[in-house]
Amino acid sequence: MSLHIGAQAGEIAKRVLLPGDPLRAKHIAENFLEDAKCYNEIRGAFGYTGTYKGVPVSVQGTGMGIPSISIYVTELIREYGARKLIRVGTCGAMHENINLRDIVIAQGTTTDSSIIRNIFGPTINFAPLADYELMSKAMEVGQSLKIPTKVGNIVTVDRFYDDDIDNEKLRRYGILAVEMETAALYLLAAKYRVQSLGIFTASDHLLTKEAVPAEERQTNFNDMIKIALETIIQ
Ligand SMILES: Nc1nc2c(nc(Br)n2[C@@H]2O[C@H](CO)[C@@H](O)[C@H]2O)c(=O)[nH]1
Repeated sequence: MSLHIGAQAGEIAKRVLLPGDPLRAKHIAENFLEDAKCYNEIRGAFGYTGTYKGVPVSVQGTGMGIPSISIYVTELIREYGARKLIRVGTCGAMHENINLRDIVIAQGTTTDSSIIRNIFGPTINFAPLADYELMSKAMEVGQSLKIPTKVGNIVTVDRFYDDDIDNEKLRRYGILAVEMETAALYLLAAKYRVQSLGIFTASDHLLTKEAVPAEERQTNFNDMIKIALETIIQ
């Protein structure tokens, strides 16, 4: 077992879905995977392994924010051999082309986190990008399932409550949505040369100030899970 994940070697699949909310990990395991078994309850970060259409798939709750997802992603890759990781999350829409409940695929990430500077220093702004094969497959699956998906740049921020960020400028530069984890996933996937993708449902809107009622979030969350599972088993 690793420092934060209580699984034995071999108990986690090389294909892993990564919701932030551990209760969503439980929902995915119970509703989409066959023979799902829980391999982790440490700190409430539920993790399960089952199969989807006969293919072993794990689902691991990562918590909120870059520090938390970085711990789980690093251990999943280094200690358990994860090779395809898809973050399935929620995001805040911040562009007029994104509607509430839309599914957004992060082609690339912009971030205010220091993680890139910590690695590359002050002059190289490394660009954490989606894995092209996973991204194009997810777009294709979305089209085939007639689930509209929007693809583009998103911003990963360190603060949920931030009075200083210039969202209007980010929107003008085409940033579609805001969340708090994906830049770290893409950076670590690049570091360890594995495949990763971030796909989200827009559950609140920074322009219209709307939010999807909690009881409704599950429905289009399920559409996103279908896309992620069909993508990750390829
Ligand atoms: N910073 C930020 N994060 C958001 C927002 N909407 C959502 Br859903 N999130 C995500 O949801 C959690 C915060 O509620 C974090 O894990 C983020 O990834 C938003 O408007 N802003």
